[in-house]
Amino acid sequence: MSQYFDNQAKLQVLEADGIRIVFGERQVLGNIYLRVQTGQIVGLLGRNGSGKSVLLQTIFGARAVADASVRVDGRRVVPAFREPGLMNYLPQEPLLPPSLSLARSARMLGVDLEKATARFPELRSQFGLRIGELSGGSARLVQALLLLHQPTAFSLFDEPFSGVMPVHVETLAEEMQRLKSRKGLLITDHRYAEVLPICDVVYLLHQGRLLRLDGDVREQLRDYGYLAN
Ligand SMILES: Nc1ncnc2c1ncn2[C@@H]1O[C@H](COP(=O)(O)OP(=O)(O)OP(=O)(O)O)[C@@H](O)[C@H]1O
Repeated sequence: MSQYFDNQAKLQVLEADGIRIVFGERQVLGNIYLRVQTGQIVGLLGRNGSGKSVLLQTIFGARAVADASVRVDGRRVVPAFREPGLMNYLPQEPLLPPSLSLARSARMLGVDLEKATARFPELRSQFGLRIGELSGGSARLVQALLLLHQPTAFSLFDEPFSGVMPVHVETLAEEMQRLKSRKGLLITDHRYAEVLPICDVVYLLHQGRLLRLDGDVREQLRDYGYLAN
């Protein structure tokens, strides 16, 4: 266990700010401030290309950005991935190598595979397979479940529901809600209808600015052109 995960009762606050990213002439992110605390699911929405993946990569430390500050309880943690037990990150691309077996992947991440997949009995018959032998949707689901159950204080998920069939999306969303008592989750996914009901806080990335949405979230998402009228 790590200093971050061993005391689950303690509230921990992850903050990221000063994140400014420019590609060529285009400023993708302009001085972003984002906050996630343990026990919360935070949703990050935004149009294609608005910078959601880039923001998650920067928080995790996979993308070095000058002046970016990532803090936990006020202490700077850059790059965050170096801090044992602090956070894990599911990128938009597959995380685990296709040649790795499910059992080995779970062991490597310190996760009990049976417990992590308990609500998905169909996966049981696939425990002996390699990641690359699973269907695309099942591989996505397994990777999301493994990271959700890994003992870290925070999990960053970039499109965890992508390719996952609706019945499993619903159960995965329920699992996220159940497990938020142990960690803080930052999720970006275009399946807004499934994401919004489980979020405690919703942010929208719009033209390089990060807006915290309060009140009628769907109405604001329409106003900013993320949802159709
Ligand atoms: N290495 C790079 N060089 C130049 N531009 C880049 C680079 N990486 C990302 N971008 C640009 O940054 C912008 C934000 O990309 P990002 O992948 O974060 O968007 P996103 O909000 O996750 O989009 P989507 O919803 O389509 O996944 C895009 O316009 C993308 O083309």
